[in-house]
Amino acid sequence: MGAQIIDGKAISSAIRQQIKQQVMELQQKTGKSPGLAVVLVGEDPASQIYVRNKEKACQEVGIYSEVYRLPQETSQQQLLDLVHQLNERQEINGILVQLPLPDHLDEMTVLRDISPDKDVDGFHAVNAGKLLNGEKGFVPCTPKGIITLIKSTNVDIKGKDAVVVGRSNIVGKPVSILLLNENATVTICHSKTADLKSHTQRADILVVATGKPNLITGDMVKPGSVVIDVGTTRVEGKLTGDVHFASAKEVAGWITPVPGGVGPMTITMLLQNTVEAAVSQWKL
Ligand SMILES: Nc1nc(=O)c2c([nH]1)NC[C@@H]1CN(c3ccc(C(=O)N[C@@H](CCC(=O)O)C(=O)O)cc3)C=[N+]21
Ligand SMILES: [Mg+2]
Repeated sequence: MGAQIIDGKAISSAIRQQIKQQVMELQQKTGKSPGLAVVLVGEDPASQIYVRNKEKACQEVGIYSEVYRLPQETSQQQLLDLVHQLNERQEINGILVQLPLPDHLDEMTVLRDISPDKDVDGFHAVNAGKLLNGEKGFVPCTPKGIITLIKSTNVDIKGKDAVVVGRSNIVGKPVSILLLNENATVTICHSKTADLKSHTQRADILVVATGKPNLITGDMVKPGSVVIDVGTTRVEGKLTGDVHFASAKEVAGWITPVPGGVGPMTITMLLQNTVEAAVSQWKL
């Protein structure tokens, strides 16, 4: 026995092919390519890998990209000045400021200064509010990718017990709202949850986004469930998820691997949001 693997890499490739096609059609129609600006402050090695992957993914599908690598000691005002410039630039449709920012910079202020129309991360308060209200806006990339992965299993989300472990603004909260919009019954667990296992054991759909390697073991998983592992922590040089894969795989019905699960989908959804941004800014 054992779970079916949800192949995030394969699903990503298929969607990226569609995006590439869409970008070609847009180029034929308008003579322009969608454009993404990525801003990275400091030298965090993991962030550097992610940013390089985003750059490569843009090239692959024909999205124009600019990457700004700013020194660790960049001031809040310098960063805001760059964001404001990018807001004004016609050829830039999407802006992403890689998180986490160095401690001396205020993330909330920076995110609020990105034009909501260019906020392809979906982190701006306006887009977060729209998600909460069920209005159209940019949906954060990782949560959007997670819903796509769950739907790829053909398990109907409606009426299911979904448990989200983690309550970050980037993953836990928005994915909970998306699952609620899909008519799941949603429980959000976190570091102060009294009896985590009692919740996860009841989950038909389990999404884990805590950054705590191997937090969820097989005994905490409901038989036949869909398990989505958002964690990517490097442990002794090896990329490790929040779910103990070997034990959980024996119990779950479907499970995402790390690497090759949620990670590639996050970048694919960023490409999708960038195309969406261009289409709406070009009033097509
Ligand atoms: N403004 C902003 N937007 C983000 O979307 C954002 C961010 N900041 N900060 C960091 C997190 C994390 N994140 C990942 C993206 C791709 C992989 C990814 O491609 N992972 C590969 C492995 C990559 C590797 O080898 O390290 C995989 O899981 O297969 C992982 C994590 C985006 N984030
Ligand atoms: Mg994201």
